[in-house]
Order: sequence, then structure tokens, then C-alpha cells
Amino acid sequence: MRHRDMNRDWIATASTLSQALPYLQRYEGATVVIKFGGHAMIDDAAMDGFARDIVLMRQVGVNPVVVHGGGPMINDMLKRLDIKSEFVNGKRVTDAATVEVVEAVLSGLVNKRIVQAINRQGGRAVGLSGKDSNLMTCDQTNASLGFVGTPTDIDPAILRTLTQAENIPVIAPIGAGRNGETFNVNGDTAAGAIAASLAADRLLLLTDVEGVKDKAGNVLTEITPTQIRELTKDGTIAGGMIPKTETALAAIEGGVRAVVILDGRAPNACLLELFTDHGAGSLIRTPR
Ligand SMILES: Nc1ncnc2c1ncn2[C@@H]1O[C@H](COP(=O)(O)OP(=O)(O)O)[C@@H](O)[C@H]1O
Ligand SMILES: CC(=O)N[C@@H](CCC(=O)OP(=O)(O)O)C(=O)O
Repeated sequence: MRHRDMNRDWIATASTLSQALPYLQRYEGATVVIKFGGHAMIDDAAMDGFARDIVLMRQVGVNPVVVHGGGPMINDMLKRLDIKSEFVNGKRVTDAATVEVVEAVLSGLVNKRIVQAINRQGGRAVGLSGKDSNLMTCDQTNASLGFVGTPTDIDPAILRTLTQAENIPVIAPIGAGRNGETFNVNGDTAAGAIAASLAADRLLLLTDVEGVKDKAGNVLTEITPTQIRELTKDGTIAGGMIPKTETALAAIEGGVRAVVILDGRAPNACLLELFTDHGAGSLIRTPR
């Protein structure tokens, strides 16, 4: 009995691999930008699973570009330093002291943790922030948010150099201001702007919910720009989901072929989305 069950498992595994062929062919040479949110990095196992998926993508000829968040890790450090922090529409109000902590945590602790996790799985990850090689120049979003930036100029040349050499860029969402300022950029916003600059085939926004939910709490497997606007207006899309859906709309308008908002805590979330017919999360694509 036990033998027969094991056989069945192996057959299912082989069948999944075989079914992946058309997807592997479709995504060979494609650019996929993955936003890894702070809430998706729940523990070492989630980090290692994510790293493994990214290395597998690279191995089969996809060009993965990782943009990360780290909101909960910034909160921890601010708490340790006794600095108060608040959010307005999913964006952290960032004063001069806060932006120093944000940069240290994102470009230092979080970025290097992801780089190391990918490299331990056999990949070649290179960590950078928007300041490196003029990758992301920003203007202030709104005076009331302090040092929060909106990307205005993205120079993706360094990303192309790295991906052509089969390296995996891992980007902290810190932007350079025109007058030497450091700007805190929401991770989703940064990922969307970078994906648009690369005319990416897919932007995957990994988070801690299964997707965008409607009023009744059901996950919408596909969501149109009109639905997003309506659900935001009536408050169904709120908090941290606002920058995600705003990003999805801007990315689609900016030339990204499709955006998926999905649960990064689910094992192999990225592989499931790209290489199987199950898909995952909420898909937003250019209206046809
Ligand atoms: N309509 C909605 N559907 C799904 N999640 C929503 C919705 N509105 C608000 N949210 C909230 O948005 C959160 C995701 O944003 P956030 O916490 O910033 O994630 P991350 O750290 O992964 O970027 C969810 O955990 C959920 O609480
Ligand atoms: C302006 C702004 O809000 N920046 C975010 C940057 C980190 C981030 O986006 O992290 P998650 O993806 O984990 O939420 C912050 O300070 O928390």
C-alpha cells in the first residue's frame, strides 16, 4: 500500500515537471520582477524557499530582478531606538532620523540577508539600492510625508548588465534626490517603476494575503483597473494594499505585460504562478 502511494507521488511529480514544459519555453529569456514584501519574509524557511525559487528561475533562463521591502524590520529597529512612526495610506511618514534608520535596515540588514540566501542556493545575487549607478532618482512625494520619494527617473542599465551576466539584482527601495537627499520609497512603488523601465513580462508582488479580496472577503483571481478604482473608493482596498494596486495600475500603463499580487508565504508561490496552470493570487493585465 505504502509503495503504491509513493509511486503515485512520484508520478504526480513527474507529470508536474512535464506540464511545465510550455511555461518554461514561454518564459525563457523573460524578465520577471519580484517584489518580496517584509511580511512574506516570515522566517528562515520562507526566505530559503523564496531564494530557491529565484535560483530555479535563473537556472531555466528567466531574468529575475528582486525588489524587496522590510517594513516590519524597520518597525523593529525604530522601536529599539524609541522613534515613533506612523503610516498614511500605506506610506511611512519619514523624518530625517527615520530615513537614516530606513536606509540602514533596508540597504544593510534586509538586502544582505536576501543576497546571502540566494547565494547559498547556488545563485549569484548582487545587492544594490536605487542610489547605485543612478538606478532610481526621486522627487519628494508630498511635503507632509517628509523624506518619502516618488521615482521620477529610472536608469535600468546596471540591471541589464547584471542580468546579462546571469547575476540576480536584489534592490533596496531607497532613492537618490536631486539635491543629495535620501528618499524612502515604498517597496511596491519601487518595484513597479523598475518593472516598467525594463518593460518586464511579469511583476509579481509577494505579500501576506492570497490576493486582492472583494467586500465579502473572496480573492479575486483577475481584477480589472476599473474594479481596482471602485474597490479603493469604497474602502475595500485599504492600508498596505493601496500601494500594491496603485503600483499594478501604473506598471500596466508603463508597459509591464501583467502584474500578479500573490501570497509569498505559500511554498513555491513564484514557481506555481509562472510554471503551472494553477496560477496564484490576483492577476491584473492590460485590457484587451
Ligand atoms: N482588499 C484587500 N485585499 C487583501 N488585502 C488587503 C485589502 N485591503 C487591505 N489589505 C491589507 O493589505 C495587507 C498587505 O499589505 P502590506 O501589509 O503592506 O504587505 P507587504 O508587507 O507584504 O508589502 C494585507 O495583509 C491586508 O491586511
Ligand atoms: C514610504 C514607505 O512606506 N516605505 C516603506 C519601505 C519598506 C517597504 O515597502 O516594506 P514592505 O514591502 O515590507 O511593506 C517603509 O518605510 O516601510
